[in-house]
Amino acid sequence: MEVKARAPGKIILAGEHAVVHGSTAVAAAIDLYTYVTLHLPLLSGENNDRLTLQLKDLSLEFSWSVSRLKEVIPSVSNTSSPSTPVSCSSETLKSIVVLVEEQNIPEAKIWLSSGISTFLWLYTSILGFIPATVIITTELPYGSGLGSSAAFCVALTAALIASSSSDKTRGEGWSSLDESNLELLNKWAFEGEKIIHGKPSGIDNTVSAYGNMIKFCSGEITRLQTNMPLRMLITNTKVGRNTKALVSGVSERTLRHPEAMNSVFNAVDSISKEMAAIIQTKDDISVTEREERIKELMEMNQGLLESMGVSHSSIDTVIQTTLKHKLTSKLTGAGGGGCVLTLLPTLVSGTVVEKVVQELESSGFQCFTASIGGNGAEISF
Ligand SMILES: Nc1ncnc2c1ncn2[C@@H]1O[C@H](COP(=O)(O)OP(=O)(O)O)[C@@H](O)[C@H]1O
Ligand SMILES: C[C@@](O)(CCOP(=O)(O)O)CC(=O)O
Ligand SMILES: [Mg+2]
Repeated sequence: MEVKARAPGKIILAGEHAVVHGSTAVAAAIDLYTYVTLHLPLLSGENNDRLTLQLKDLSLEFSWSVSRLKEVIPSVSNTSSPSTPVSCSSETLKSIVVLVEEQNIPEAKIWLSSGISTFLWLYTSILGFIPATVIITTELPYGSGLGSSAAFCVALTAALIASSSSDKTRGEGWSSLDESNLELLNKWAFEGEKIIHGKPSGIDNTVSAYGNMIKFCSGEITRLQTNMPLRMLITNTKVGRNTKALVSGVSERTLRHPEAMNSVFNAVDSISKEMAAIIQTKDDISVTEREERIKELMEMNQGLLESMGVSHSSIDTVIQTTLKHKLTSKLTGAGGGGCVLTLLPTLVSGTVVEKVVQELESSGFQCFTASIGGNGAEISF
């Protein structure tokens, strides 16, 4: 039996990091996806009683015998059930890490370890110890602020949940999951994100699961309705970074300067709320006026992200390059490198965009546009 699932990456328009500390943030799904194909053998012995994970884009394969998994992760089946997501205990994670280390991941790809641990945790928690082959491909750059970790957790969980559902109506193309399965997969994906991020806010897995554009605060989701065309240029600085380290850096700064940092988080909260209101407004304000306000809010948000210590010289270079053409940019996601968003107002000419892209790419960055606010997780049989 074969099940396919896909889940989108995201951009954060306002509020990253502060959202981990209870502020509001605004995020949108983008049309770049992570795809998961789950192949469950119908006949025992068909795939050697092994659980195999293939990361196709990286030409990597990891494989465990089911008996080895049972031997090392004995507690999983006693502590959780597929319908009640729980956190991976530090004891279970330690056992899983042993299984990941046995795979001898190439040193240059060691950053994959947390993703592979998450795979083993989600797989064994939801499907138990059954053999399968799981194939993963992605259109998202890894560790760049576009939510590859969340898209991975959401797509994987969607495939796992879909495979155990009784309703496997064969249809044409992609279809969404029902509300209760979406809620369940979002909770599991959040548990997966915890293994990768340490302390995620939940915004990335939520926007990847539900799609659209959302306002998010302490787990509460508001879907944003807009008729405003919103175009963003995405620039990948290609400077590698890791969300877990950046998020914990902000927490440490918050411990050192609680009052100052709380003021920063409050300011970000106001920025995100205002951004959501402008995006949704039905008032008689011209698109140009709305874009001017969004521009200013992005600029203010970037300043506050700098004060949290999560910007980077490569991000500054993108900001300065785009500013020469009167375009405003801010980092998106965890920062420290990764991707930068540049607002492309409706009236900006194609020639200006071409020039900016050329300048950014000549600095070694990679630019692209993506459609904003599309579908969330989907499955296909
Ligand atoms: N397709 C994938 N396969 C395996 N692991 C993945 C995949 N996508 C993401 N990951 C895991 O997520 C990590 C990147 O997550 P993170 O640092 O949060 O950055 P981002 O979510 O912005 O891409 C990777 O180091 C890896 O462990
Ligand atoms: C920094 C943060 O706000 C977003 C992280 O996004 P990403 O992993 O960099 O795509 C963390 C979070 O909200 O969990
Ligand atoms: Mg992430």
